[in-house]
Amino acid sequence: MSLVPSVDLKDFISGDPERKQKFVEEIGAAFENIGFVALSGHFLSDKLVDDLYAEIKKFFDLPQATKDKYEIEGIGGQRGYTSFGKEHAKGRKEGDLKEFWHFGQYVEDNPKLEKEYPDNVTVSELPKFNKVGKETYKMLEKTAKYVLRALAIHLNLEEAYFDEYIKNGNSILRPIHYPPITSEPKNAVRAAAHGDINLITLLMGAHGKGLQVKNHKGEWVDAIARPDQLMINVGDMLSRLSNNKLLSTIHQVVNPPKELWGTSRYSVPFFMHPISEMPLNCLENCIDEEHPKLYEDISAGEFLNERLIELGLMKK
Ligand SMILES: O=C(O)CCC(=O)C(=O)O
Ligand SMILES: [Fe+2]
Repeated sequence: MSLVPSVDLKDFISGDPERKQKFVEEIGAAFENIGFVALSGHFLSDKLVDDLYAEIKKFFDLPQATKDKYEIEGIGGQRGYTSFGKEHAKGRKEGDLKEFWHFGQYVEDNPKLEKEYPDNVTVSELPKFNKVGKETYKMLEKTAKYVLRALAIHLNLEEAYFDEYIKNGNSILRPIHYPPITSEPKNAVRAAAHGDINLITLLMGAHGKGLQVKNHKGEWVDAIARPDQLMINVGDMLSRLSNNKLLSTIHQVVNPPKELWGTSRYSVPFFMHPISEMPLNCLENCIDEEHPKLYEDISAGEFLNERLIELGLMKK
């Protein structure tokens, strides 16, 4: 049984103040207790999810030489393809057993950010790949915006507190392929234990087995969502901002038992990032005598760069 609680975003956007408050309390409690929640009532249709999975399977099935064309030097893997084994969790040497793709922001009316962000990369072999990726990106970004509004209320901030920071934010949609395991992986795992960098993560496809989250007692618990649910978790940026009131929970993707080594696993996290100028300074109303300030002031951009170096995606 999954110990991750469930919420329904329709409660928050229902227009009924009681249902809205119930959602805020449920998601607030989930993020203070386990840091993960399974969410239904989001903006992704079944068709969009099916189309995206069909496209990403086609992409990862392309010949390695074709995929390698889309691995771009010098941008810390922030757009396009990142090859197998390249990313490792913070503090680890072994690369994770995964390859992935990054779709980034589609900037609107902001020439400064258009220059700041690397361009999205177009896969010429697959005519629908980029269109479906963009549509999914937009729907997950919209879902995340409402989740952050609920969290703003929970943190006693203005409901729209995050809106200005996430408009044209540096969010990333990351389709991941964990290929079949062909030889003894020794210490390497599909995704070693880590916390996410960003504000919140929305994970599509967590219904495949493998994802585990660490609870209060240090035990690994399976995180399983229904097919209509997204798994949502707090990242380190939000944990910092809230002075650890909201928990960025350590999670991992374990290797399957040997009889299933021959199968691939796919998943698609959406990492919700703000614009790089957002201050991540601990909020005043999350600091008191019992909860002294735990982190130095830092901007989202500075924090991201530090972490990309630690993950092996960017050089110093
Ligand atoms: O593949 C998954 O289920 C989770 C992946 C993940 O945690 C990550 O990429 O940060
Ligand atoms: Fe993660």
